[in-house]
Amino acid sequence: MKPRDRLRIAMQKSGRLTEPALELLKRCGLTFRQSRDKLFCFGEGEPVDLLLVRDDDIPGLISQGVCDLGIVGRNVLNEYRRGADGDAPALAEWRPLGFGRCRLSIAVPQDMEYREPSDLGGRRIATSYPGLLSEWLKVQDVSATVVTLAGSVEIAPKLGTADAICDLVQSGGTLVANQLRETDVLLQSEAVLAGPDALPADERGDMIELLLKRLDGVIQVRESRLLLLQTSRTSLDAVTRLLPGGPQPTLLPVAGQPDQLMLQALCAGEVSWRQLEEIKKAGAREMFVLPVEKMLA
Ligand SMILES: Nc1ncnc2c1ncn2[C@@H]1O[C@H](COP(=O)(O)OP(=O)(O)OP(=O)(O)O)[C@@H](O)[C@H]1O
Ligand SMILES: O=P(O)(O)OC[C@H]1O[C@H](OP(=O)(O)OP(=O)(O)O)[C@H](O)[C@@H]1O
Ligand SMILES: [Mg+2]
Repeated sequence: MKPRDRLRIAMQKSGRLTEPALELLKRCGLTFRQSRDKLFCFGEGEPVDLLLVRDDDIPGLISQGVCDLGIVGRNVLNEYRRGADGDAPALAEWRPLGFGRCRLSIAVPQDMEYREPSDLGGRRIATSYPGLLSEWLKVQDVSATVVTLAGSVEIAPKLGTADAICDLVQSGGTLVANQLRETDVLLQSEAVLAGPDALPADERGDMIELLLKRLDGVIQVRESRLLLLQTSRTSLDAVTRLLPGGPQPTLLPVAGQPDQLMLQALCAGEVSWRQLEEIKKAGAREMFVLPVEKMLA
């Protein structure tokens, strides 16, 4: 295969991960033009293109070298890794991306007696994740039958085709609607940036490194807020003690008011009204909370 001089990222064509993945890439300075078949998107500014596919196909496309990177759920990536034959190139999780959070769990009918994994012995468990489930059963030393289904797994116990299930859970609403009860979590999942084990040794490796730096900048500040406030020097200690976690604040003089200081602090998460009210009580005023868009350390 002729080496490509542009980077190619595979992502879900249409589903839960599509919008947040595009938004994240946009924040990294990557925008795309959609082709007529809507499967390939040409990168406008940077030499990075997108391939829009079913999420299940993403690990295979990276493994075959058709794409350099992929944005996919850890659940899909790890299931592929369990099933991949030893000769296929190994895949790695390069970065967790902080969206598409869910978990892969065992659930049983609400009226089934269940105390521990050994209660699943001899039972049938329906799942779309046979590799991850089999691995977990092995670790638990439980012998059960794995029934592989492509979807609508939650309905299997009601249909009588399985005794329990192993499926994705987020709010738990689907389980409740099907009279099921979550018992064990096999995997905490979120969307991840997946790629080959090692960086390619050509310019694509350099491009991936640049993209990773931008991603780190975006991910690090996504939840961050910049807090600006004014305080007297005498209240400074009390105000500083109440600041939400983050690096040391920066202090600036206020023109014409030698006893006053301007304080600037990068906070690791949301700053609530309650926290602001407490900080104000400690002597701060003129407070602003600003979102942070980019950071380059
Ligand atoms: N309820 C949920 N809440 C949050 N994230 C979820 C939820 N369900 C699944 N996910 C995550 O989002 C990923 C994509 O889910 P989606 O339902 O869009 O996939 P799909 O139906 O397999 O789509 P495709 O057509 O691409 O095969 C899942 O693999 C998982 O990582
Ligand atoms: O705990 P909850 O918040 O209810 O979410 C869990 C459900 O979400 C996903 O299905 P989805 O809604 O994507 O439908 P699908 O099974 O057709 O993909 C997953 O397969 C569960 O069924
Ligand atoms: Mg899928």
